[in-house]
Amino acid sequence: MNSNTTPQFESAMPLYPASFLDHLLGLLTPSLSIASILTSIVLLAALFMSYMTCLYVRLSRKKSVQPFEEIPSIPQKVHSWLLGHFAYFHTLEPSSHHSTFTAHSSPSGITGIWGDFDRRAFTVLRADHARAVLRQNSSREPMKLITRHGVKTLGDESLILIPGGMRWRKQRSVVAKMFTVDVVRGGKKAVADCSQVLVRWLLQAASPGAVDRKCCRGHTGKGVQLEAENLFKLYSLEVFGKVSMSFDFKCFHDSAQENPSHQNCTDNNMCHCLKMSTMANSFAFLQDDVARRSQPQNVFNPKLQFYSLPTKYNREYAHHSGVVSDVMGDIIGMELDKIVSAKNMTQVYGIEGDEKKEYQGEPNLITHLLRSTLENQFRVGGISQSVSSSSKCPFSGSSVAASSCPFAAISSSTALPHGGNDNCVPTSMTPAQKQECIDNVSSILRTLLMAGFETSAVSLSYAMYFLSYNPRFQELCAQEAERVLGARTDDVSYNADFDPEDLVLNRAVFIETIRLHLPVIFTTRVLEKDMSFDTGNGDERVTLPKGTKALISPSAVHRDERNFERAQEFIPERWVKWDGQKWVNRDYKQERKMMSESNSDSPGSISAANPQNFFAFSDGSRNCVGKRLAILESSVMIAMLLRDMKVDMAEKDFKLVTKRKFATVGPVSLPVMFRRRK
Ligand code: HEM
Repeated sequence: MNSNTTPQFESAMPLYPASFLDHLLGLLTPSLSIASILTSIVLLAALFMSYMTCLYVRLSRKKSVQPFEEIPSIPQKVHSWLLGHFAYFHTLEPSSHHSTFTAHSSPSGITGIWGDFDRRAFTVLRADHARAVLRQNSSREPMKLITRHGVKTLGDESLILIPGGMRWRKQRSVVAKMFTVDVVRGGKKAVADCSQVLVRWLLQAASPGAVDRKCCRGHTGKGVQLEAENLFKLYSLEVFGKVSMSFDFKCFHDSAQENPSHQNCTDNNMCHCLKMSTMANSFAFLQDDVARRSQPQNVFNPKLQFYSLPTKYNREYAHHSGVVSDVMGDIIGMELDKIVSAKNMTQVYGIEGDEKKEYQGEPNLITHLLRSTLENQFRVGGISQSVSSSSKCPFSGSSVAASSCPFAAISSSTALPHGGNDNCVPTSMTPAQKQECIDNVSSILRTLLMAGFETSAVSLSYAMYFLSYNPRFQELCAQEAERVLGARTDDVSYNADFDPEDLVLNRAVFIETIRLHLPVIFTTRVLEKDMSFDTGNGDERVTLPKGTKALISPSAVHRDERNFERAQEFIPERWVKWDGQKWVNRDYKQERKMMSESNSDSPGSISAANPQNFFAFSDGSRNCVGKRLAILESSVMIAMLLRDMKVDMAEKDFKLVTKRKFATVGPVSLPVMFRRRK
């Protein structure tokens, strides 16, 4: 694909002069100098010694820890011996996961494998086994390298990195409050507005008038060609910024004033370019950084393993980390000041009497987070103040007594204006208390961005991939979008009262996409007590002891015929059906009942999918906390896009090749072409 037409993330970072150490480390790359040959020999010797040590550790452990006798094991490759299961997995595509597991599993789909050096691990293919594991255990063990580098960027209280236990439970309860049905539904307008801006940008870029504007990459007049993942990364950042932080990442904005190469454009409205603001750019750097540093092949690269080395790369890292901390600190600090100085809580929390107002982007998720964090910060601290009443506190929802109210607790005044629902306000915080609160909230927001940014972008990219090969669904989705969002207009307006639940087919396309191609390649659980499974050999069962690791690859489970009919095919109708007027969700249980009563086959060409067998957002108490937002933003995006545009793969004979990123596996490249609908 022509790189000129591919929008890149523009870099806002300064170029640093290379240090002496950069030159020294640069010697590690092959060149003909004697110093580099000597360094390479030393490095190779060190590598060899480490390999032998690992081998020794592994072999000595193998004597004491036997693999499961009852279930077959996947033959190990050298790199997975060295680096654990992750090295084994990261090269595999979902379909080859499934075929590898099937080839080596017991008849019930259980496969034994050796985990990270010392831990035995198993995988399952049957949905009931996966469900049982996910619902009974909440302890997750991320790969050690990811934890090491993730902690650096996200903090050691980050929800995605904490293995389990009380620390996790506490964090999770704070974060879960941000993703309740009401809060996410309240973000509908912000999500639709972001999609609208993106589609407007695409329409302009794809219009014939844009042909001659060479400054704007991606304009061809016939359509706009770009890397799907880049586009949707901007979208998911924009959504997260607007929905959760009331912050504009400025991903789709008129950059004519800022970029000198745009000054020749006569019509600024035509000159919208994909560009990330400094903050977004820095965040994208940090996300890639965790992925880069935790790649198995970089384990022995000192430049990427030691943050304190004064290299150019580490200085870049420090710069971007500083940008993110500063901007987030400012945004959160401003919200906190608003809360502390608000005289009437209706302004901040959107409560009128006992009735919740429709959330309009303000107050935002930061407000929710600050509320929960302050509660934790101060209630646990046990700072008590005498307060004048014990009426309900709007910050704590309803029934928390005034004496436990965090804002009563943090006030330096003993006579708080605490006379009723709307007057429960803090009057001051010490700078240290404020900083602690800002750091906590910042860590949570970074974690959510990390967890939601790439996953959503990669999933939407895969949706474009499937839709490109299924033009019929593009048409059907566009028709549904027109019915729900309103007819197509030049300014991409939409019916403000639309209900996202009505985007039934658009949602089904997204769900079917991630059934087959999930960016999260697998999740883990450590068994919290012994668990027994049938092996599929008659009555034979296997009991896997507490502490055993389970690796659950949702895509492999989804591609198994035991869980979904015609499991390897993209068939959104397994989730929905046409009732003569509109698309409606299929009811798996009811259809099963009717089939067994009438002793007949499924009424449709494919039987209804069992939603309980769907694990894209995992299951149990440790499932994806942001799943409602992910589904909302993706189905609205697909609908808005298809209402106005058609999508195609930009390359003929495109072949999907994937690679591992931070916690996801996504396409190396997915170039798509958007064209205006006639
Ligand atoms: C299509 C998009 C997404 C997919 C496919 C996805 C999938 C997943 C999966 C499979 C897990 C692992 C759960 C487990 O171990 O059982 C997870 C965890 C998580 N996800 Fe998502 N996710 C998506 C979007 C999001 C978004 C938008 C957010 C937030 C803004 C988010 C926040 C999280 C968090 C915080 C966790 C960790 C939960 C915990 O450890 O308790 N995700 N996600």
